[in-house]
Amino acid sequence: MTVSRALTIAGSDSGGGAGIQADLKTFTVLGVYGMSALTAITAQNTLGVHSIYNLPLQAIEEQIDAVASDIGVDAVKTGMLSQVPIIETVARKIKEHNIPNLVVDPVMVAKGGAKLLESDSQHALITHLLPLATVVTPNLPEAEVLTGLSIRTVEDMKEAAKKIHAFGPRYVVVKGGHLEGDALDILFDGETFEIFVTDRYETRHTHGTGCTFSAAITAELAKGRSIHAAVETAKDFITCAIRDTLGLGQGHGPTNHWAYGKSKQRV
Ligand SMILES: Nc1ncnc2c1ncn2[C@@H]1O[C@H](COP(=O)(O)OP(=O)(O)O)[C@@H](O)[C@H]1O
Ligand SMILES: Cc1ncc(COP(=O)(O)OP(=O)(O)O)c(N)n1
Repeated sequence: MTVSRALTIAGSDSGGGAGIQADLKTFTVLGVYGMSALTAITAQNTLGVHSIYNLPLQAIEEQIDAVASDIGVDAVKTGMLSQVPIIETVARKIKEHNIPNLVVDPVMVAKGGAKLLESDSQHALITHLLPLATVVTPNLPEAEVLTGLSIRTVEDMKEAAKKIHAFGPRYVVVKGGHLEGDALDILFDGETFEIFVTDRYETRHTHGTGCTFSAAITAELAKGRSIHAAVETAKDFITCAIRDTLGLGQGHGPTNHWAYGKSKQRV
């Protein structure tokens, strides 16, 4: 039996809805063996981020070395990388281990408003990580920071995708979760745009949608799927996870990571 292996390099969300926890749940439901390298520990719940503890660079390096040198990695995703030295270390390790299929989720701000990327780190993300990325998955506020554009329409999203593509990733997915109307995302390969669209579900339980979506892309790339197939499955996964809400917590609750697997069992 061949098992596909995915590594998440990200922060821990004690509430379990975003970060490493969301990524590992998503990998498991999609049948991929999940591994993690923690960059930070957050004390977090559905009401917000209460504290952040960045881990020492050596601890981050050693986690990546440990899994890459022994178990092997078919795809990797990065999430919360809050400081310049962390971004530099992670980029160096990904190159050193020659890890294929890099998904960069350029996490900047949590739904409750907490800053997960320090302001001087934005440039490091662009210069060190985006050129290595197979795909980068900004939401609208992140795409605005990366491009300096104001994004209000689908045409603006396409313009942003072009500018981000110029930083070096092979593909760009601009997520439209923050736009009004249907939930619409755009995949750009440098030449053509592809649109993935679903109904928008009215719910406050959307904590960790971005992490879950990018983790699903990572899992599918780890299996050797095309980018088109990976984004299609990720869109299906996150739509099920938002639609079949768990109703946990008093604030922005987590999505339902089981929902996609259950929907497939019914078919
Ligand atoms: N209310 C919603 N209903 C359906 N899909 C949504 C909703 N909110 C976000 N999505 C989808 O979830 C995914 C993550 O998008 P987004 O919420 O913009 O990311 P982030 O968590 O990084 O802000 C995208 O595919 C987006 O279209
Ligand atoms: C530890 C950690 N990493 C990332 C996030 C942000 O996750 P995201 O999927 O963008 O979801 P929201 O926080 O915006 O709901 C996080 N909160 N914590």
